[in-house]
Parts: sequence; structure tokens; C-alpha cells
Amino acid sequence: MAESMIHGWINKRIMKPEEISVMNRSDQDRLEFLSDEYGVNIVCAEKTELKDAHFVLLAMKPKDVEAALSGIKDKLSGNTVILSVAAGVSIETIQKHVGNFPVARAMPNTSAKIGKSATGVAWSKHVSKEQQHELRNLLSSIGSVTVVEEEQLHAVTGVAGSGPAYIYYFAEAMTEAAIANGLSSADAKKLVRQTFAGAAEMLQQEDFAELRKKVTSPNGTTAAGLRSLEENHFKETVGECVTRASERSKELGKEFK
Ligand SMILES: NC(=O)C1=CN([C@@H]2O[C@H](COP(=O)(O)OP(=O)(O)OC[C@H]3O[C@@H](n4cnc5c(N)ncnc54)[C@H](OP(=O)(O)O)[C@@H]3O)[C@@H](O)[C@H]2O)C=CC1
Ligand SMILES: O=C(O)[C@@H]1CCC=N1
Repeated sequence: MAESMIHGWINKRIMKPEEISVMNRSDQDRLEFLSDEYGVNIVCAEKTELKDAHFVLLAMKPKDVEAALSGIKDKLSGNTVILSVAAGVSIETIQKHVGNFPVARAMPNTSAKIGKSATGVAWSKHVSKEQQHELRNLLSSIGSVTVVEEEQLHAVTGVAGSGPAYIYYFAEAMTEAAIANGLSSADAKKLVRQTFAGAAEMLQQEDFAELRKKVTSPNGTTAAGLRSLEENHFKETVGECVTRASERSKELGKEFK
């Protein structure tokens, strides 16, 4: 996730590569890859000073947040905003480890890489108006930004953070079905890619249900396909998927409180 965000920020020239420093737990090859690919600096937790850092992005798994914070908490200055993308981990939990620092919690998705994340964000009362403005700028450079109540971030995660994976899974299923119905693998992929790309662009322009109705001729092929989705409880299945993901976000928050 961090790489997607870095890629987006550098591409949009919101930050220069030399203004970004990366660290992780142990994977030196990964840091060297990021440095070679994007020109960012490599730093290590033990040796680095974070007092000049404007933002510290936490992009480790929820289970690793505590250890990561204990490694940097004495190096932060009061002006640094901690921006966490760790699913479920509350602002309160982060502040429990570092104190009353300005903390923002965002839930982006990997489309940040191409500037098209759908990001939800919530912040603590310690984040000043100016810092809120800076955070909005930072996040809007990698896609859309929706400011929500912190509790709503679980729902944002269920629909938008995890969302790209559902779409990719749907694309996989469509491709397999196209092959099963007689198309070559290459043709199936080409057709599915463009169907998703075209529909995604149309979704930006018109009402979702109206778009569906325009494709659906009475008693035609689409109606037959959609009937099958309905008979197989498609909406309930999708509803359950989003709800389960949101609930998992809540569980992660409790597990790593
Ligand atoms: N992937 C996604 O689509 C999205 C992910 N997120 C959130 O982003 C976070 C990261 O997910 P993802 O990018 O998929 O995970 P990855 O496993 O790809 O990356 C996790 C990174 O955290 C580093 N790390 C672990 N422990 C520490 C530590 N103590 N100090 C510094 N760095 C550490 C790891 O380094 P090392 O390899 O050296 O252990 C690794 O680089 C998660 O909390 C997830 O909920 C949010 C939105 C979308
Ligand atoms: O699967 C996960 O837990 C993370 C959070 C949202 C997307 N990926």
C-alpha cells in the first residue's frame, strides 16, 4: 500500500522523491527496490531522526503497528502528523502508544498508484485546520477523498479499501466464464478488461441503475443474465461480503487495541 501511495505522490509531483524516506522491519531488498525505482531515501529506525518529518505514514499490518510505534515514538516532534492506513487500528490505540500527537487515519486503496484511490479519512482533534488541509491535499493527489467519522472507516474499508479485490475477483470469474463459453483466453481477457474499463468510466457519468436499465432489453440477453444473478442471491452475497470485511476491520481494531 505504501508503494502505491509513494508512486502516486511522485507521479503527481506532490512530493519530490528526495523528500520521502522509507523504512521497514527487515526486508532490505525491498527498500533498495523502492530506492532504485522511485529515488526515495532509505533510513533505519534506530539511526534516523524524525523531528523534521511533516508526516509519518504507518503502512504496516495492524499487528505490527505497536512495535513500529515503539521504535519511533521518542523521535517524533509535536508538529509531525501520523497518518495511519492500518485497517481497523483506532486513533485512540495509536495515541495510547505515542501520546497526544496529531493522528489521521485513512483508508485508501491500491488504485492510489494511478491516482484513483477512493480514500476515506478521519482525524483526531489534535490535527489542526492547516494540517487537515495538508492531509486533504496529500490524499486528493492519489484519488478522491471522503472525510468520515472514525467509526465509519470500517464501512469505508469494507467497500473501498478491499473493494478493488472484489472487482478483480469478478473480472476473474467473467474471464473463466468467457473461456467456458468458447472464447480463447487472450480474447476473454481483452474483452473483460475493456468491458470493465468502459463501464467504470460510464459509472462516473450516470446513475448506476439507469446505466443498467439501458443495457437491459426486455426479454433480452442481459435480462436473462441478471435474472440468474438474482436467483443466485447476488445482492445478498455482495452485501455479506462488504459486511464481513467491515466486521473484520472492527475485529482487527479490537485485536490490536
Ligand atoms: N493492500 C491494500 O490494498 C491496503 C492495505 N491497507 C493497510 O496497509 C497496511 C499494509 O498493508 P500491505 O501494504 O498490504 O502490507 P505489506 O505486507 O505489503 O507491507 C507491510 C510493510 O510493513 C513493514 N513493517 C512491518 N513491521 C514494521 C515495523 N515494525 N516498522 C516498520 N515497518 C514495518 C513491512 O516490512 P518488512 O517486509 O521488512 O517486514 C512491510 O514493508 C495494512 O495495515 C493494511 O490494513 C490499507 C488499504 C489498502
Ligand atoms: O485486506 C486488508 O486487510 C487490507 C485492508 C484493506 C485492503 N487490504
